[in-house]
Amino acid sequence: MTGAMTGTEAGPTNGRVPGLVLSARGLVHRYRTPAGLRTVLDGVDLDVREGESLALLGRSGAGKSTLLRVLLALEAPDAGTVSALSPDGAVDPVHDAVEGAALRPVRPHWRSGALRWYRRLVQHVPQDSAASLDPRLTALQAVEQPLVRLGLHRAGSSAARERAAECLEDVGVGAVLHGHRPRQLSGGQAQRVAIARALAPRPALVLADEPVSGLDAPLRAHVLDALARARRTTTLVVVSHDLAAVAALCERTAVVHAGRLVEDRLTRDVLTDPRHEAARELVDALPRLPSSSAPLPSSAPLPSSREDSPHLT
Ligand SMILES: Nc1ncnc2c1ncn2[C@@H]1O[C@H](COP(=O)(O)OP(=O)(O)OP(=O)(O)O)[C@@H](O)[C@H]1O
Repeated sequence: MTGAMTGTEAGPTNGRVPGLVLSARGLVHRYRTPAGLRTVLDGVDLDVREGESLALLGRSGAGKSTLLRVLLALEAPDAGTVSALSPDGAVDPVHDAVEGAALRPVRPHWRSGALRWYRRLVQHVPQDSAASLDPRLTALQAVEQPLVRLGLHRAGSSAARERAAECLEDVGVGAVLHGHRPRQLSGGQAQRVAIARALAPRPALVLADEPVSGLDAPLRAHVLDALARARRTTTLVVVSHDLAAVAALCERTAVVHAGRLVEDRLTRDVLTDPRHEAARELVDALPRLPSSSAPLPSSAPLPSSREDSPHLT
């Protein structure tokens, strides 16, 4: 597993870059609002290496989800490049935008099918995961779907069903819920179905947007365990406000502030010795409990100086 990297190291020019799974350079993204264009990503450089688990931290509205969506090619940047590891071992462009280009329609690449190789590489746990589930599909079918779409198993095969059931079990969704459609699932159940769906194809890279927010403590621990197991074979990028989850899952943390990466270091260093004001603000906002208060979930230890603090959600 690689250690912390900064976003300032040289990115791929093309061809083979050992260990690099995902690379972004100079990402700019603007939203059109009634008040005019709003810059939400303002020159983001980021490298993610194979086997890493990277947390994206930041205040609400800092641009984390937007960054994830641009990295996923769900939205096109207004400037900058995103490249990813393609099946031939080269790091190939996912986006290559030029400053000044008009705002592009959402999801152009997914629709065109040009990035089929990228869809095989990466899976997404969206922030509103319940809404991301197809209302027509049962929980089991939702998890089987990517296995079939990616050509890993035949539709209706017992192998697809078994893998889907295994992944649902892994995130604490029992057989009793397999036949339930999204409207019959609680928010937390749907969220865990979406996580199982992302992990089922054993992707090389998972980008997860607040995967444990809104889960009760036992379920949160369960899902963190599932993500920690997945991490053995999958590179993880996780957006979270849950600093204990970040400490448990991610060895590297980048702090997003006003559309920029203002800190990018080992998680333990960011959490114990935050340098940028935005990082300090997040860490200092951890509420403190008397030391006799309920302990943190065992799966989610904080650095020693923060052991008396609960997670921030
Ligand atoms: N489709 C959109 N159109 C206009 N503005 C948007 C759109 N999506 C997001 N924004 C704005 O962009 C900014 C960044 O949003 P984003 O969702 O990336 O932040 P975030 O860091 O993920 O926040 P949170 O932690 O609350 O999820 C916010 O000010 C948001 O209001």
